[in-house]
Amino acid sequence: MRYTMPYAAPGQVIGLLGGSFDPAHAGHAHITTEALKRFGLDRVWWLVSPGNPLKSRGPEPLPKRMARAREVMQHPRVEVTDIEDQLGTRFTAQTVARLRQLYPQVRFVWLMGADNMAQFHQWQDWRRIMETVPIGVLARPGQRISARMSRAAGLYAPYRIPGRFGHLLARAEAPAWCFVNVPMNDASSTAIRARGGWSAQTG
Ligand SMILES: Nc1ncnc2c1ncn2[C@@H]1O[C@H](COP(=O)(O)OP(=O)(O)OP(=O)(O)O)[C@@H](O)[C@H]1O
Ligand SMILES: O=C(O)c1ccc[n+]([C@@H]2O[C@H](COP(=O)([O-])O)[C@@H](O)[C@H]2O)c1
Repeated sequence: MRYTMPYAAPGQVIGLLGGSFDPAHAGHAHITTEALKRFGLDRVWWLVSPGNPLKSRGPEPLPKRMARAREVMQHPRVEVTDIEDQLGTRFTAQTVARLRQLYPQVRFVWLMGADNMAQFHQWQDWRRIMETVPIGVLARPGQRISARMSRAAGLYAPYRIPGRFGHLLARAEAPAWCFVNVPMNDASSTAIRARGGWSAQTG
């Protein structure tokens, strides 16, 4: 396979937003621009997943999801990528480890919505992820409390950076995480799929 991995300059801080993006929507674009502002990031890479390991339902084909993601997210500091497909990784701990090998001079920050923080302790090697990269968590409607009460939040409470100091996350040593209470957008892929149309569309 020919790799088409994105370029990153030495010393840059790249936020990684992983997701099924089935389909991408305004909520994803919104948290991405908020993360750029609030966490002191240079760039964000979207990692369009070959398939979430915790979801039994297979997503729409990757090229179709990539094409929609590129329509939804157009920003000079954001790149939509199929890195996990290229690397053959499905679990985030593996993806992060490979990226750190491939880009030793770059700093990575893992980004996620509050719903994923609430379930984070179910991810493979989640503590290794916590101990390896700083994590930025963005508010999502109905999920702020569950994220703050989550197992990961409890165990790593001493390593939480208050939201008003979010700009320090990019240069913090892991473990470090920060929840930011940004203005919320209630878009969701589940709701879009339920309205119909997305699965009927060809790539
Ligand atoms: N409206 C939103 N507000 C905050 N975070 C969001 C929002 N939508 C998605 N995210 C976050 O973006 C990442 C990728 O989300 P994903 O592709 O699963 O979209 P989704 O709308 O949650 O999909 P689904 O409804 O199929 O679970 C996750 O970290 C998720 O928490
Ligand atoms: O590594 C895991 O065990 C794991 C479990 C669930 C989700 N993830 C990742 O979390 C990101 C969000 O997934 P999703 O399907 O909720 O959009 C995406 O990058 C997934 O690969 C990762």
